[in-house]
Amino acid sequence: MLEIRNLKGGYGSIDVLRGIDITVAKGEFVGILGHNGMGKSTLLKTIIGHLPAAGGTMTFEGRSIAALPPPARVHLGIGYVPQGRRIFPQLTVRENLTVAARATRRPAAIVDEIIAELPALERLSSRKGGALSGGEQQILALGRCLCTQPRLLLLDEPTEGVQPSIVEQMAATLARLHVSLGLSTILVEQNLDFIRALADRIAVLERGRITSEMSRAEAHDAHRLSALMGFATPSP
Ligand SMILES: Nc1ncnc2c1ncn2[C@@H]1O[C@H](COP(=O)(O)OP(=O)(O)OP(=O)(O)O)[C@@H](O)[C@H]1O
Repeated sequence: MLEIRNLKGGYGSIDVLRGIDITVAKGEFVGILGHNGMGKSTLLKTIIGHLPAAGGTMTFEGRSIAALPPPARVHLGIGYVPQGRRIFPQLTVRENLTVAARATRRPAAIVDEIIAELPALERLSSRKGGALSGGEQQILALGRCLCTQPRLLLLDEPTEGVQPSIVEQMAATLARLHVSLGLSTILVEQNLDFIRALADRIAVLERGRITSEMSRAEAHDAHRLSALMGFATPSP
C-alpha cells in the first residue's frame, strides 16, 4: 500500500532522514520505535507532506505522492494524527470532528459513525476540546483523523503525556479500530510496550535510519528488543 525507498529529508540544510526504506501492506500495522530526536516525527511529516522530501521515492497504492500537497494526500486516503494532538480548543468535540469531515468533503454522516466507533467521545460531544484531558484529546485527535476516512493512518506518539491506564485503553481502541475499519497503520513511538501490543512488525529508527526490523513474534522476545533499543530490560 505504501512504499518508501531511500527517503531523505529534514529542515532546510539540516538532514534528519538519511535514506529510509519502509513498506506497509494493506491491513498491516507497522510500528517504528525510536528515542527522542531520532527522526520519527520528521518521517511522518514527510509522508503526509508537511515537510518536503529531499530525495527518494514514496508511492501510495502505486501512485507517487512526493509532489502532492498534504490535502491531496489526505484525499487519497492518508490520515495523520500529529504529536501534541493539535485539536481546536475553542470548538466542541463534535465541531472538531465536523470541521475535519467538511474540510475533506467527506459525508456529514461520518461524524456520527466515528462517535459510534469511539464511545468515549459520545458523552464529551458538546465539551470544548480545550477542556478535555490529555488522553481524551488524543482520542479526539484520532476521531478527527478518522473523519477524513483514511485507509492508511499515521500516528505520532499517541501515548505522550497520557497516564498508563488510559494508554491501555488506547491500545485496545486502536487494535479494535484497526480491524473494524480495515486500516493500515504506521505508529511511531518510544513506548515499547504500547508498540509491541499493536504492531505486526517493528522497525527501529536511529539517527534517521532504520537500523533493524523484526516481526511481532521476534519483538515478543522482550530482552532482545530492549537491549537493541538500550532500554532497561523488563522483568520476564
Ligand atoms: N523545526 C525544526 N527545525 C530544525 N530541526 C528540527 C526541527 N524539528 C525537529 N528538528 C530536529 O530534527 C531531529 C529529529 O526530530 P524529530 O522531531 O523527528 O524526532 P522524534 O524522533 O520525533 O523525537 P521526539 O520523540 O522527541 O518527538 C532532532 O534533532 C530535532 O532537533
